[in-house]
Amino acid sequence: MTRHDLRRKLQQIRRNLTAEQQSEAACRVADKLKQRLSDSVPQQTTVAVYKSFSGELPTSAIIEKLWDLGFHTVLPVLHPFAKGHLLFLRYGPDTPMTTNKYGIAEPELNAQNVVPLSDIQVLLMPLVGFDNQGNRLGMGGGYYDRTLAQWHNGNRPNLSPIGLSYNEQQVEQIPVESWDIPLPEVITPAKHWYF
Ligand SMILES: Nc1nc2c(c(=O)[nH]1)N(C=O)[C@@H](CNc1ccc(C(=O)N[C@@H](CCC(=O)O)C(=O)O)cc1)CN2
Ligand SMILES: Nc1ncnc2c1ncn2[C@@H]1O[C@H](COP(=O)(O)OP(=O)(O)OP(=O)(O)O)[C@@H](O)[C@H]1O
Repeated sequence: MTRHDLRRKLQQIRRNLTAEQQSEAACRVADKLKQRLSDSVPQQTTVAVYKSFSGELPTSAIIEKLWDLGFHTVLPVLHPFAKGHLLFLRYGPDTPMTTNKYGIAEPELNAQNVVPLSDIQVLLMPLVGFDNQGNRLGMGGGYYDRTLAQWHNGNRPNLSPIGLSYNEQQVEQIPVESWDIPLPEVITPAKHWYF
């Protein structure tokens, strides 16, 4: 199956989950994530989250939990000039928000709120599918691939990328492309995968 067909198929599966299945899954993932972060000092740890859309594992409860625990959070914002790249902006309960071209909520662009990747310790990533080697299939924009490239270069050794996913998004094999960088970790409701 091509990446395109697999993306379509997995998006369909994701969209067919009931609201109850979605929130139950998010709750289990939040618990596993909390355990994973339990050794971190919250005041010193910035976690990049995402605003879920199109059937993605819901993140609102996860974000609330991170705030309760005292973590700082940032959200991805489509770069205004560098096509295909992301910026990360500080995100709190009072952050003024806007909607990007895909209909995803993001903080209003304000240079003062940009947080460099070097100041982010945990990068939570949405995904459409993943396989037994940690290969990731995303929405097809290459945004997170470009972010991961900076980590893979060895430039960001202190960054931990972690994919968040439903169990149903795991497949035998994702057809990989030359630019794909496998994830070191994926958290699903059933299991915390280390690759
Ligand atoms: N919640 C969330 N935020 C995110 C991402 C994400 O995957 N999830 N992104 C991660 O990159 C970036 C946005 N990337 C996106 C890339 C493509 C499409 C999109 O709508 N694509 C077309 C065609 C895709 C297809 O072949 O299915 C579409 O769905 O119509 C949306 C977002 C940044 N923010
Ligand atoms: N590190 C990179 N440098 C330059 N181009 C890249 C890089 N990574 C990916 N791309 C380009 O981005 C496009 C989309 O890639 P791909 O289909 O793998 O996206 P994805 O991983 O599914 O999406 P996303 O990461 O946004 O969730 C490809 O056409 C590819 O050429």
